[in-house]
Amino acid sequence: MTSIVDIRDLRKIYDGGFEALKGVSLSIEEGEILALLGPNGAGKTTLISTICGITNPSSGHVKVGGFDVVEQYRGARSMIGLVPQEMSLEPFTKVKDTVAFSRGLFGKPRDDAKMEKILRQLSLWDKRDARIMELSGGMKRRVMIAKALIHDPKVLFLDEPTAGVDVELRKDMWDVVAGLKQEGVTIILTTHYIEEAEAIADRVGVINGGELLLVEEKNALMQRLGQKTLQIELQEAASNIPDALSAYEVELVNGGTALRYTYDTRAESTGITRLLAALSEAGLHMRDLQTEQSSLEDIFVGLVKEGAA
Ligand SMILES: Nc1ncnc2c1ncn2[C@@H]1O[C@H](COP(=O)(O)OP(=O)(O)OP(=O)(O)O)[C@@H](O)[C@H]1O
Repeated sequence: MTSIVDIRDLRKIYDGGFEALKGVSLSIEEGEILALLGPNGAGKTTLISTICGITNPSSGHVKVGGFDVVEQYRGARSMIGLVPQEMSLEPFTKVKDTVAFSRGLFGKPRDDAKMEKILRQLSLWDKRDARIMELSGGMKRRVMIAKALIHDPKVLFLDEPTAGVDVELRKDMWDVVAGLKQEGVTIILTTHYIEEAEAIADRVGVINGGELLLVEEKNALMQRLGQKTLQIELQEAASNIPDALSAYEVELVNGGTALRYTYDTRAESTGITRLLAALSEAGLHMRDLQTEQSSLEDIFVGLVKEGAA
């Protein structure tokens, strides 16, 4: 795979001295959907603004499509479509005029075929002559995306595309993003919502306190999510794991009063029935059983806490 965005040791210190990015490095592959997950103030918008050349980095480098975002700003910017957090649409303007205007900003000539393709793709073709103020919230968001895509960018940045929108609209947006990926657009989105990252991303990056704490394939993360632990409370404390249980991934915890067994919920067999039979054969008696599932939320909260420590 070819990397389309290359970020090397990026730092941003704002004028007041606040360090919003503390050396972020990341390669984004062509055609992937990367979700940047992080709490308020983590640095997500600063990262996106720096990649898009809106904010200048204090040090480090960013290249988009091979263009350096500072030294070769125009080249880099032409590769990028940006949908900012805030909606900025003129209420009295017609949909197709506002979208055409955005293309003009890049010095590109009018292209009716392109306009039709994008408006159809975003289910806005029937609304092309409607004024912005006549549109629903979801349609307005799609107009913002059309404006960001009309100059043929290779990479689309969506800064919190579903912040504050209801569940239905959120699903709508996820479908739009999936459709764009099919067209070959690389998409980087920021979100607070873990379920959003789960639903649409190929890779998930977790950012907090200006640092990228993790970047991982979503499926690998989900694999971790599939892990469940079974805690078997024993009637009497054991000093070691009996030989009969050596074939199982068990550990003795809580001063020997409990056994912890980790298993994959997606495996064909969890092994629990055999483990419990082996337990009783070994002469250990159980008092209680508990299961626990780690979620992306746990992983996320754990990482964010570690990062803050
Ligand atoms: N222009 C600025 N001057 C000084 N500090 C800033 C400026 N812009 C952002 N910050 C600070 O940098 C940190 C990161 O902000 P940023 O907007 O990048 O976070 P975020 O992850 O996008 O948060 P949110 O999800 O709330 O949008 C915050 O502490 C913020 O207060």
